[in-house]
Amino acid sequence: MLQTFYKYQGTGNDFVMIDNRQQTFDKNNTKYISFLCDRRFGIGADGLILLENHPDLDFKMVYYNADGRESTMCGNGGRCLVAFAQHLGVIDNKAVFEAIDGVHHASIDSNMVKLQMQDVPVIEKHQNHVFLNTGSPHHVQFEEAIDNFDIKNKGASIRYGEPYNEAGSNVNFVKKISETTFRVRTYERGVEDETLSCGTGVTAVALAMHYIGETEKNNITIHAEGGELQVTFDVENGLYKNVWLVGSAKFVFKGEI
Ligand SMILES: N[C@@H](CCC[C@H](N)C(=O)O)C(=O)O
Repeated sequence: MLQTFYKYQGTGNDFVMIDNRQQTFDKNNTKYISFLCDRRFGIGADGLILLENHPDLDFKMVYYNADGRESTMCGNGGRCLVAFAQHLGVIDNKAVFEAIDGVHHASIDSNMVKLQMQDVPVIEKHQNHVFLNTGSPHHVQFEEAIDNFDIKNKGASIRYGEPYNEAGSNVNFVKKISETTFRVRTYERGVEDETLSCGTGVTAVALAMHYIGETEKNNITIHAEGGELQVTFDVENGLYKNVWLVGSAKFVFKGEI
């Protein structure tokens, strides 16, 4: 039987979206999910997302990396799923949904989606990097030569190295442009390559830059390879809360496979 799918992208982080409200999708078929995400033999995407019914909220998000394995929160994927939910008529212009890291609030206005991320209570400052979890784990470090940098190989050596090992971390390389603006390139765990943008990653960078005193602002613009995102937040006694990720989320095409 053919599988209907929708392709969305949020600042170049691209996803296969499947309406699984009828629970017909085989969630344990890792090989099939990685095939759908394969850019040569399948549809091609950084991840696959199921939209499912939720007993109390607007919908539930189930996220898989391109390797076919279910993973932790995907910020850009969450923003794209809000656009998909609106397209399906599941929501109007506001959403409350459950993802693996908890409940998220969101709103959509044309192609712009605002997604509330979880509060971040702990940020670790190490000698050459910062580590924090914004729904997914993120290693953040400065790289001045960001344009001429081997993100794939350097990212992989950090992702598979100590202390992350097999469980891994996403890895973000950052260059400061100004007090309010940073450039970021991200190596994503589960894609095992650079992606054009990572929502939990740019969120991590904004909070990390504030935490280590690189900015005093709480409204940060991040230039990712695939476009621009905004991150806003409040800080109270070391707790980063009211964290919002804002950027475009667009339908690309629909098909059957
Ligand atoms: N692209 C994502 C992050 C997806 C999860 C990540 N690859 C992981 O497994 O930790 C985003 O936009 O946040």
